[in-house]
Amino acid sequence: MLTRSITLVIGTRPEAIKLAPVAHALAARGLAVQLAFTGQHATLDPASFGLGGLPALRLRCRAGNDPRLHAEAVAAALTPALRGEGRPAMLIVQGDTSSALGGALAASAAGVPLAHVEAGLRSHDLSLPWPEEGNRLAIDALADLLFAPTEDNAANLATERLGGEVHVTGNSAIDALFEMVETLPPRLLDSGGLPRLLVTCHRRENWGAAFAPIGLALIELARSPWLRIEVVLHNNPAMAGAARLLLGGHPRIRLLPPMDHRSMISALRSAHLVLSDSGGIQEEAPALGVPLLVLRSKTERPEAVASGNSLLVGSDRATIVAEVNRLLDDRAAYRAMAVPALPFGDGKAAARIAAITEDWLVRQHGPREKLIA
Ligand SMILES: CC(=O)N[C@H]1[C@@H](OP(=O)(O)OP(=O)(O)OC[C@H]2O[C@@H](n3ccc(=O)[nH]c3=O)[C@H](O)[C@@H]2O)O[C@H](CO)[C@@H](O)[C@@H]1O
Repeated sequence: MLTRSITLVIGTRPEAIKLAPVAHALAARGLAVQLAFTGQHATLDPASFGLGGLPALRLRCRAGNDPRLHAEAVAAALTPALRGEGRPAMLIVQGDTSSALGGALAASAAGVPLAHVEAGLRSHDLSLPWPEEGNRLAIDALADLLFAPTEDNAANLATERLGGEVHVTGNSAIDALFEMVETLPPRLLDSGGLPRLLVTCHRRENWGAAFAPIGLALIELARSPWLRIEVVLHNNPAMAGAARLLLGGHPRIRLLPPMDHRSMISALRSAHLVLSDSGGIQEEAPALGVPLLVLRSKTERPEAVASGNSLLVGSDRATIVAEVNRLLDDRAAYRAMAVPALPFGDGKAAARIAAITEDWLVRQHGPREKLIA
């Protein structure tokens, strides 16, 4: 009996959040699962994402803040593990990180079939976000099996005429969100009474000096005694440093350390309004019915704008202030954005991905027994 595993590459927090349901769904089908932690987020604790019990490779790749060097380091460290005895039946990467790109390059070099979870997202601008948009294009071009969260994502892939097989599955972010919400106590209204603006900001285009207009907008909004502002700092020291420099010590703006996923979902759920440039939060906020202003001028997740749950405000100080104030003042506009919606899936993506993966492997390799550990 063959014991070839399915290896899932995990570099960052969002990959762990979104691949945990997939790993569990594959294991629930009796398939052998292995994780490959690249080390992109060095402090990532597998157990805190429910991934503690699975066999894992630890690649410990560090390449500073250069995403291309990191992708190369991941490819170099992972390729040998994909050759020889431990050769997996398939490598799965998720999203658009340099770890995902490195994984895709390693699979291609070792001749291992590649599946891409969260395929087909496009901002149609290689610089926004950089390097993620380029990573998505490169990974999708190499993938044999492409799991598109939405019909729009699948349409993007159809335009590119790629070689891999495309399936619309929903985004496993919503699976992870639903699982998390089930563990939370019932939603309570904020006891402080004041509306709370929750902020996260970490995209490369908002690093360093580029953070200034966003920070200045928060300082201007903090003049109102009727608003509480909380900024969740990112693990990346470059981003957290810029926020501390501008906002640290401000009496009306709270800077919070990075949160575990449970605390983040809890904070999101009880926020009045969210300002964020995060990809995952663009998926979660609509499902929770929390209006979101996206700190970007372009997005690969237009579905949440179309469903009326989010708006692109970019990083212009005056625009951010005007849009936050508009939603604080105009109840009808606020309510229209606060209707929960599921443009990114129904919470059953992981089960679909696991079933399609098994079917694909059986078609390639023969009977199912050969894939079971
Ligand atoms: C715009 C963009 O290119 N984003 C990509 C980026 O993630 P993305 O921009 O989503 O990365 P974030 O670091 O914001 O992670 C989002 C996830 O982390 C959670 N969270 C956030 C803050 C915190 O303190 N604690 C916490 O648990 C959020 O609830 C969400 O589930 O890599 C992901 C993984 O490949 C991709 O899916 C996204 O497309």
